[in-house]
Amino acid sequence: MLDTTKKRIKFSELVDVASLQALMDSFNQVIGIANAIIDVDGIVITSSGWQDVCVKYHRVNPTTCGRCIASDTSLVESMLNGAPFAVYGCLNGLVDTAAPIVVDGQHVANVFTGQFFTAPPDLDFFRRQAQEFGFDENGYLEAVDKVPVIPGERVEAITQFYANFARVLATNGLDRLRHHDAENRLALLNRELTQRVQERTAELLEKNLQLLRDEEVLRESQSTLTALFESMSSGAVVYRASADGQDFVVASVNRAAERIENMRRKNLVGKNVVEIFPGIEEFGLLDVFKRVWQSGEPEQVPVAFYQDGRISGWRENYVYKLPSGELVSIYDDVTEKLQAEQELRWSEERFRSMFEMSPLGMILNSMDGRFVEANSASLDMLGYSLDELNKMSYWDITPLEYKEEEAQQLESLSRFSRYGPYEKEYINREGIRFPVRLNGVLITASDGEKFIWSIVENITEKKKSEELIWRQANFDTLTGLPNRRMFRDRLEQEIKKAHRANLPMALMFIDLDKFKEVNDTLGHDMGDILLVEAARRIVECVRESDTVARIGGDEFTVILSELEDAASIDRIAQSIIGKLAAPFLLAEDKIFISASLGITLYPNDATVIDSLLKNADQAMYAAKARGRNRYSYFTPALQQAAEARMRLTNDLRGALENNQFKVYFQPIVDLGSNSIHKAEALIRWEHPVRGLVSPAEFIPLAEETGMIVEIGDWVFREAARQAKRLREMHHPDFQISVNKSPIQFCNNDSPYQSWFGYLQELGLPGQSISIEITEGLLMDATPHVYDKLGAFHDAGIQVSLDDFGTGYSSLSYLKKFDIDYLKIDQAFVRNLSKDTDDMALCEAIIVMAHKLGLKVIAEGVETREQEELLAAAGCDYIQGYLISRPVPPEEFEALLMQRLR
Ligand SMILES: Nc1nc2c(ncn2[C@@H]2O[C@H](COP(=O)(O)O[C@H]3[C@@H](O)[C@H](n4cnc5c(=O)[nH]c(N)nc54)O[C@@H]3COP(=O)(O)O)[C@@H](O)[C@H]2O)c(=O)[nH]1
Repeated sequence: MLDTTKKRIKFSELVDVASLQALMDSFNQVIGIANAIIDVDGIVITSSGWQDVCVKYHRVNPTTCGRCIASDTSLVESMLNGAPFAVYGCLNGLVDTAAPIVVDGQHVANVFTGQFFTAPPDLDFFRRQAQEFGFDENGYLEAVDKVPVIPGERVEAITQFYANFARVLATNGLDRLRHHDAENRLALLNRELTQRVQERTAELLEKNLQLLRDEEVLRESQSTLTALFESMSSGAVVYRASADGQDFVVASVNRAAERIENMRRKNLVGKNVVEIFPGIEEFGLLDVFKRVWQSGEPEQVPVAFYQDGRISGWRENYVYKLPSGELVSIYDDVTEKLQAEQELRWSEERFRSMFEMSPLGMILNSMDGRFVEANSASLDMLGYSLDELNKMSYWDITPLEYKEEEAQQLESLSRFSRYGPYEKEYINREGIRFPVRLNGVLITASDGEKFIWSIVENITEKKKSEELIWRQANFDTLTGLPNRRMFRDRLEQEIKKAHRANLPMALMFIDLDKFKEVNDTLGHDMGDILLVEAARRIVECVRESDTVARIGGDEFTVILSELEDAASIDRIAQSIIGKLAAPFLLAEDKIFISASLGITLYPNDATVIDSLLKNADQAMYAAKARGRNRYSYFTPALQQAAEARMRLTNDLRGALENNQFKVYFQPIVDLGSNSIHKAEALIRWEHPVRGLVSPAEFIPLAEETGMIVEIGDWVFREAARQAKRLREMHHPDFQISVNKSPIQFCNNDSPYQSWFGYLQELGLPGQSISIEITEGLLMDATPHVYDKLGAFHDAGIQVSLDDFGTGYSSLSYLKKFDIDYLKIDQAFVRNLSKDTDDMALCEAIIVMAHKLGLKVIAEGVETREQEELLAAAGCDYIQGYLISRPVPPEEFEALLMQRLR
């Protein structure tokens, strides 16, 4: 605490002001900062080194001078609280310090220092001050420039020094105060002594301070350098060069070098560079050292380093020469960097070749659609050069109608960073559109710009083959009409349309009558021409909106959609029948065929596809049954008949095991001897509800279901047993003919081999049985059929060609196969009379057969006249109601007995 009760002490009376001024001047010179001692009344006791900035400028202008005073006052005030010193940033931008001189408890004066900066000055601030207070700017800035910059820690040391000095002055002052009067001389001596001490102190102080400053700077820079050297991540080795600059010995190494070399410092220091780094000469590093040492110019060189005699990595060396003449090599292990660079180059190379060689187009677009990159495949595809493309936008090659879809893809791109795959079209240089399939991802460049990277597949060929496959799958290759599959699709669509429009729709089934004959007689090529022409004629009869399809060999369908006029169905049906009945010109032949057409209506007859198909089929068969070359509508009766057929088929399945079948026999009379040594076995079905069912009705069902094989086998065995009986009872050469369906021939499961065994079992020769086949079988004869017929022949079983004259009546078959009998169909016999065509035909058949060594059996002989005419024509055998209807075995036997009588 300051003592304010005592008599006020004047500081100027306690000191020798001149000596003090000299001391303060010395301080100013040594420390380089202005100082002053001002007593509490503001009287300046000493003042040293105050510079122009204050003296010529700040203290001259009233405002800046006021600021100086305010600064001083503020400093002095801060002394009042007993602080040993204070530092103050003056309002004019400089720093001041003050230390109080307190003598005998009274604050009598202050030691001021000032006019320095703790950091380089903000010249703009002083420029503004010059302008504001009208200073000569250049002079003022020059004055500012002379103001020393003292780092903060030094300011503290200096201030501490002045604070101590203030305390010395105070103590000295107190002594003076106490001995002022009594010891004037002593005081004088003392003053002299003090002066000397002070001079010496100042001298020492100056030296010390200078030493301190130098040491500190040195220590600081050394420790900074060492820290830098050690903390470097790069290896650093300092080399001392030999006098001739040819040898370099390690002087020091940093920690990174130790780590990289995997050697302790002590093992490195003192070694010659060639000892430590094998290969240094090979890679030219030693030459670099020499050059740098000579020229002083730094150089950079990559050098490989070895491990176990092999290059294990690479370093990048930067070699510098220090002012001391030493060399510094700073180096980094760049193996990974080089490897990464190499990997990058390799991956870029791979990418580039993939990019260029890829058969797929690869395109890089900016987000606004500009073309940035495009590979050869995409350039080829589009027909543009890269330069041209670079000036274009994605939208230049995109048809307008894809805009909406493109927007969706862009949305996907922004949400999921990818888009596609999706298909669209591009427009090439010629303006031609072509289909492409696109996939893309969003990529971000190193500068953050986003791009769209697209893979483009030209799918023109794919589309073509898809179209081809689709056409092949859906269209008939011969006529170009929709096939069965497409027809079903269309029918389904038309049903829906008709339902929506509430209009009827008609479905027609057309079967070409006698097409098979054309095919077989004129060949398949002609058959094909006929089918194409028939298709064309049918198409001609309908509207474009209707569908004509080919669903099988000679089967066509027509869908007449959304019919507003039901009468048009008849017109169209009639027109089709008429056009197909017109002659077809095939090569030089004029061919006549006809068509049977069945019609069903939606929704009247049925509403579902399968029912409509079944109906039209039934109607078509009805037309056929009614004599062909006509059309027939589906009726419920047809439906009933079909259902009846279905029921009969079901019943047929149990007929054999329920013993519902019987074999009847019809005699065949030898016209030469009027005797009966032959008979035809004809099956009968005694249906438990319907009674006797004609084979004409159930044999086709048995054939359709394959049951004919089992049934035929049963008939054969019955016939064989009966033949054995008749041979024993009636005539040793008795022969029974058995009808053999083509289905039996073609079926591999047919047990015909076992028949031979069965005949043997019964002790019968093959001649006891004859099989009746139709021409159709021979026409489609496969090697299998040949083999079977050959096997029958070898077994002695004879063959009759049934229904001769109704089919192809081809002589070539008769020669080709071993046929024994021709059976003239009852159709020719039925109306037989003198000089009729049928008579002529029968005569011709008989003559021809005889010429070929075949016997002739005439079927369906019902009258004596027919018998006589046939006999006169040389027919060998007759069979028919004239002799007997087919009868059960016992009746047949009775008949034979009766004839004997
Ligand atoms: N695969 C098999 N087919 C068989 C078998 N049994 C018979 N059939 C075939 O069924 C069709 C009808 O036979 P069916 O009703 O027995 O008629 C035969 C005779 O009854 C009939 N016929 C004989 N003479 C006359 C006659 O004077 N007038 C007249 N209106 N009809 C007569 O002809 C049929 C014999 O024909 P075909 O066989 O062509 O000699 C018929 O196609 C049989 O073939 C069997 O077991 N298996």
